[in-house]
Amino acid sequence: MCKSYYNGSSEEIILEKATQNIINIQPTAEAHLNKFLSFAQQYNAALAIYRLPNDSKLQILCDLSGGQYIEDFNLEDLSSGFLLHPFQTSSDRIVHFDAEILGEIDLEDKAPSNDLTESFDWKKIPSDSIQEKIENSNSSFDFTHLKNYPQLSSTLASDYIDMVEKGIQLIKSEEFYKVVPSKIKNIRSNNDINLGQAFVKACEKYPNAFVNLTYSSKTGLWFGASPETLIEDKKGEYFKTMALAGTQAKSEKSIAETTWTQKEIEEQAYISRYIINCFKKIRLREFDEIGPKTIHAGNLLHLKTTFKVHTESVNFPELGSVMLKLLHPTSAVCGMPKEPALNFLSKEEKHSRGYFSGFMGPVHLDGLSHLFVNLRCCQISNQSVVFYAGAGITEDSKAEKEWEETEMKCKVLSNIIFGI
Ligand SMILES: C=C(O[C@H]1C=CC=C(C(=O)O)[C@@H]1O)C(=O)O
Repeated sequence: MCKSYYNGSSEEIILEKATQNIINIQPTAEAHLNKFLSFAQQYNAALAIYRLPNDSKLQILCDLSGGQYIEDFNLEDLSSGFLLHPFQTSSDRIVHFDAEILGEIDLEDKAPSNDLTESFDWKKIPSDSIQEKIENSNSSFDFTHLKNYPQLSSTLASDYIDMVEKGIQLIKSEEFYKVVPSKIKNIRSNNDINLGQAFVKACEKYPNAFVNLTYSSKTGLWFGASPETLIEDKKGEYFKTMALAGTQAKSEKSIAETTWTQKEIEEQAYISRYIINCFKKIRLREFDEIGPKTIHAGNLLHLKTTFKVHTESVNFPELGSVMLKLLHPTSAVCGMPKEPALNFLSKEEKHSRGYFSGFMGPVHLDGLSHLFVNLRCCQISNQSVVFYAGAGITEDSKAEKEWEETEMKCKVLSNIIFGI
């Protein structure tokens, strides 16, 4: 059974409501988040602050041991926590944060407390001595203690355009059908970024994104607002994934009036086909396919198809774990077929992607593992912020247009951090 729907979007209304509510708690939440970040840095703890798409709650998860490197893993074997997985495990390592401290702030709370401990709804409360350390932590983060990695200069437009043109040639000679070259943009900072404020602003501006701010001495400081779910696995209920691609700037037009070119439709269809091929590999035929439909991701629009499987009815409890291994890296961030596209990227990209276009998110929390492709993200280091972005290339791509697209994607967060 394979059902297809074309859905109109009610997301906008929900999002507006969430935005109005966030404004009420801004100053308090900002201050609490900043203290947590300084605490994590000072005491070598690992910290994940995140807000799930269209949710009114900020989640905070802290591992006092600083997180663990893990090797190849099965999702079902991990303990409750937060996972950070790089694009390539050959150059960076997988890190798991254990949910030792776990709390949330409801953004709809109209009268948040100034007292840090009282303002969180704790699922795992910090001990009294840890609470005291958090309360006494500095409210501004010490960027000078962050490693200067990556000390990389921004990708030049001419180099990116050359790389895209090489990619187009290889598509024409049938090496692969699609590839997603990425670039970096390194912006100098004065180490005066208010991280808590940036996080709350991103929640406000991008209500349907997975907004995340993670810190550990193993991974560094990463900030992101991803529009893309890699897997959403609710134990005993459902498994979801999505095919997201095609990018255009949001305009005056309504979603219903938005049109897409053949190139963008094809680019997104490759990902849907990739996902269906993964289902085929495990002989799974019962899934719902919803879309493609146009969605907002901040100032950008994308095409999205959602795939949903009722894990109980197909009697496949470990589907999330199996699909995770098959899906990453999807052709939204790598290309199709996977191997030749990956070889091209390894040879042509001059930077390591680190955690960009890897995946991250909460695992086994309230029966939910929700991992997102790490897009629209940046790594913050001492006196610099490195933004990452890629663009899907097909035979009909125009190299200059793809460069412009990566510029727009970098702006998602550079706007929040630097106002540019
Ligand atoms: C690789 C990125 O986006 C992917 C997800 C949505 C749209 C994309 C595109 O239109 O190229 C990319 O496949 C990125 O944001 O860096």
